[in-house]
Amino acid sequence: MTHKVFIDGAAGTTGLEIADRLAGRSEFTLLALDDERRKDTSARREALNEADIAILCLPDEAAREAVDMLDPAMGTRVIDASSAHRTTEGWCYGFPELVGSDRVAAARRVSNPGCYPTGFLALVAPLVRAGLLPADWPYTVNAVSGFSGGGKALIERFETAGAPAFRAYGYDMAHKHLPEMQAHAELVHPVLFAPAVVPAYRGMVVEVPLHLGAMEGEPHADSLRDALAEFYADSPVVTVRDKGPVGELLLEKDAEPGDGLELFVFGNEGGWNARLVARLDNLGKGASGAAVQNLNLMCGLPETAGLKLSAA
Ligand SMILES: NC(=O)C1=CN([C@@H]2O[C@H](COP(=O)(O)OP(=O)(O)OC[C@H]3O[C@@H](n4cnc5c(N)ncnc54)[C@H](OP(=O)(O)O)[C@@H]3O)[C@@H](O)[C@H]2O)C=CC1
Ligand SMILES: CC(=O)N[C@@H](CCC(=O)OP(=O)(O)O)C(=O)O
Repeated sequence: MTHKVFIDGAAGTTGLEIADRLAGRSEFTLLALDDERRKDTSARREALNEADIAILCLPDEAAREAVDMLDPAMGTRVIDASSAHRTTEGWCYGFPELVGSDRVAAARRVSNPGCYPTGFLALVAPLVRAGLLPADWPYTVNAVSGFSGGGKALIERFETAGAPAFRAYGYDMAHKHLPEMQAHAELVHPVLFAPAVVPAYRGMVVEVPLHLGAMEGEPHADSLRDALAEFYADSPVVTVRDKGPVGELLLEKDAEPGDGLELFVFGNEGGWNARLVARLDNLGKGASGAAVQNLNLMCGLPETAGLKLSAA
């Protein structure tokens, strides 16, 4: 049996990378709209309702419109890569490592996590859940992303002469990723989020600095790392790196796509401070890789089929 998949927004950055991961997979038949019809409402409506699974790779507003176009009688299941439904009742948050693969597999509406929240939640959610970090701590998230994280518009800006060497943003403290970070880590307060963009096409480093010594019980970096290692022990996608001397973490300017997620926990000698760090491809586990992982689960296929995972 093949599953009919329609990627709405297939010409965009995320859509193209999903199609690339599905190329050559006989389990799927891709429904495609040509360039003239890809934004045509009636053509999209038809494709959305013909599909077994629709993957929305659209701006938020267009993603909401696409969901409204679905005829419940047709039974199309949805994976939404946008941030439109990440804290919406009735939607499954498509982070199988955190919510459980079985829940994603059974869901009709799956909202793919945002790229920055993927790094943040992978680090913090299991530790808060285990009671090792407090839910009422005022968490800070510092992050840098490759410019493909901003879609076609930011890619054009960074690939044009005069592109910046560094771009910090989010100064309105109202970044659209704040609600999902707070909700899915089950935090009392919104996080303080400081994102930036560097002139690399893909890749991101998401860091949560922690004053462990100021926390009740003074958790130690080693126990946080051990807890994460145990939590992700069976994951084919998430790797918790061992304690060891790491002088620097790099993003390559022209990195190959990758769907894995690496986690690091650094701590100082006295145990007062720690830096929790996630490194991932914003277009991999941060978007298209996650969408394909969820698609596999929803279709009862091996979770990592088609994913770009290098040996850890
Ligand atoms: N890039 C990333 O790293 C990540 C992106 N996402 C999310 O995924 C979604 C897609 O992002 P991304 O691929 O980066 O964005 P892009 O801007 O690269 O692509 C969006 C695509 O949607 C198309 N589009 C816009 N409006 C409509 C419409 N009404 N009907 C049909 N197609 C439409 C655009 O058309 P046109 O080509 O004409 O502009 C474009 O091809 C966004 O919600 C984004 O926030 C999530 C995680 C990471
Ligand atoms: C570099 C850059 O601009 N990144 C995007 C987030 C990319 C992403 O995760 O997309 P969603 O918004 O769908 O979650 C931003 O900060 O808005």
